[in-house]
Amino acid sequence: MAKSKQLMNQYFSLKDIRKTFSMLKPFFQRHWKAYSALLFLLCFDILFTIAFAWFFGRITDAAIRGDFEELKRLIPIGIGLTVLNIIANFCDIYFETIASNGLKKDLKEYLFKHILSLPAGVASNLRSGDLLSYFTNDIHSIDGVTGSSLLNLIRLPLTYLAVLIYLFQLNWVLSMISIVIGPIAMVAGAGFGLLLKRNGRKLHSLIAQINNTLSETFQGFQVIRSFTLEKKVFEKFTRENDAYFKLELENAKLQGWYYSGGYLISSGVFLTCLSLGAYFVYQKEMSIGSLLTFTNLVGYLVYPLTGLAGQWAGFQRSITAIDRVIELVEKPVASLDLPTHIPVKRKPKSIEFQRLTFSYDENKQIFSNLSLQIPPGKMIALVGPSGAGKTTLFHLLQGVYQPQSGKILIDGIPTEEMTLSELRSTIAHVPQETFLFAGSIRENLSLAREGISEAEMIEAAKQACIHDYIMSLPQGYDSEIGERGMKLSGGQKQRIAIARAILKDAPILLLDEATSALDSNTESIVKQALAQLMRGRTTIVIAHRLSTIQNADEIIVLDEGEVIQTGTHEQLIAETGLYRKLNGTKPNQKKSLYLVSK
Ligand SMILES: Nc1ncnc2c1ncn2[C@@H]1O[C@H](COP(=O)(O)OP(=O)(O)OP(=O)(O)O)[C@@H](O)[C@H]1O
Repeated sequence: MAKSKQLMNQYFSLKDIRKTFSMLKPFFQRHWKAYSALLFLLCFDILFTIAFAWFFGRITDAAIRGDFEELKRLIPIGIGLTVLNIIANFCDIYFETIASNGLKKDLKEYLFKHILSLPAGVASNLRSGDLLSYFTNDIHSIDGVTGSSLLNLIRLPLTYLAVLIYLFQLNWVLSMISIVIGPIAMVAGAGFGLLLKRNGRKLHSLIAQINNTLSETFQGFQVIRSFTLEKKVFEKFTRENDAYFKLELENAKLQGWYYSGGYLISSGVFLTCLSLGAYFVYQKEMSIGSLLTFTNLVGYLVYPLTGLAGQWAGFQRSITAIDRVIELVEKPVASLDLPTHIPVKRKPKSIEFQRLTFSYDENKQIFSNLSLQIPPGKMIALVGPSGAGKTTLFHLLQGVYQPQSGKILIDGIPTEEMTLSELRSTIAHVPQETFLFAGSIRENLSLAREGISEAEMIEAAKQACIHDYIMSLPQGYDSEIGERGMKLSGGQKQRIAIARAILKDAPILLLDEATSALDSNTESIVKQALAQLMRGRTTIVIAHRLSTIQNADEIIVLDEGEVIQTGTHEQLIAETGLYRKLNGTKPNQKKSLYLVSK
């Protein structure tokens, strides 16, 4: 009993349906005109079905009687009906595209905006393959609740009722036969619908899994090659692909059985009605025209019953797809206003961290009561062992994560009183790993802010010591740099990122110094570019190179989320403490090694 209730819930869950429609309500409302037109066309379609069957019977009887006057009257009606039907079919396709595809387009935009607005803590738990699946699979599978399946769920019962009433007037005995078959068709259809829904769920999650494998493989090509993982990755993909194929095959078999069963039932009803009808015609209880009208329409009595279950299955499959979308949309976002760059005056600003407490999750406290003051226009080097919290401090300053308590003030203004656009426009960040978008150098540099002139771009590239290299390329600034800038060397990518930061022209600069071994020539060019970038700005550098640290106005040594030392290089190297240990030097030792903070 409990099992059958559970089964019933799986097939008909009002909660799921309500959840789906309340989520889609604003999208339906936006396209209400197209949906109203579709409802009107749906009613026309039902009337047309009956009118054409009536015309069919009348013209046959008139031909048998040799009633040419009647024929002359009927032919224009037939032509009119056909023309109307052609127009209605065209409008149906047109409005269904507007309604269903328009809704999907809006939903994709909404979802994309939602993903862009997700807090970093939530976004970091999502996999790119899963995210791609929302757009490439899930949203495309929602037709059942927005398009043809939804309309058919309304169309089929209405057609059934209209045809039933009309046929009862023609011959009630024949109509009764078609009604008796109803429950059998419904039960069979419902069973298949349930199985199709179950497979639908598995198919959606398998597609997401395959997308994850593909996206990870394509992003990690280099690691796969260097660790010779090709065979392993290929086997994993083959396994998933095989499972997907098997499920599709299972689905096809189910659908095959389902349609064959439907065909068997409707053929049985059709043949029975035809044979009995022929007998009634022989008995002169029915005209040939009426029999033709009847056989023409009887399919509409059986098909809605078998078809309804099929449409219901499609509807259910779409609900499973939208279920995944709802799961994502239900993840809260602070605001759906997307930050954008706004002009900020380049005046050096002070930064203050006030009693900051932060943890990513309940497992580990990163900062507790951290306080730090950074004066305007100074260059501060942040050093400390791996995991000390240096990058986390950058995240907090940029508002990527919110502290559990405490404040961050920029020029005395708490960051929570600033909009994200204001805050992020105040800060330029050059991360350790440069990310460049596929496209030209010009496109990548133009991302820094709106309205960058050619002269500004060239000046920034010159300051970043990359202009000469760009000009040596045949296409100059229009040269394509490949996906993630793969056609450029590490040092070239870094200098483009520095030029981009120069163009952003923000008063605060966050720099995560690259540890990758640049050759000494490139390193000195990059250093020169960085010196240009830091001029007239408040700079915090997560520093790894001794030369950077030595040039800093102040060094802050961070360990396990606490500031344990501050001072200049000379002061700190003279103290016993973590800084000297990290440096691996004695106070009187002349030649220092790189700071081993990684
Ligand atoms: N998204 C995250 N979720 C959970 N924990 C995180 C996350 N990012 C970092 N951590 C943890 O926070 C701590 C501080 O990390 P952070 O990246 O700030 O250190 P770091 O000083 O920059 O280290 P490194 O020099 O190695 O880059 C680490 O223990 C790390 O495991």
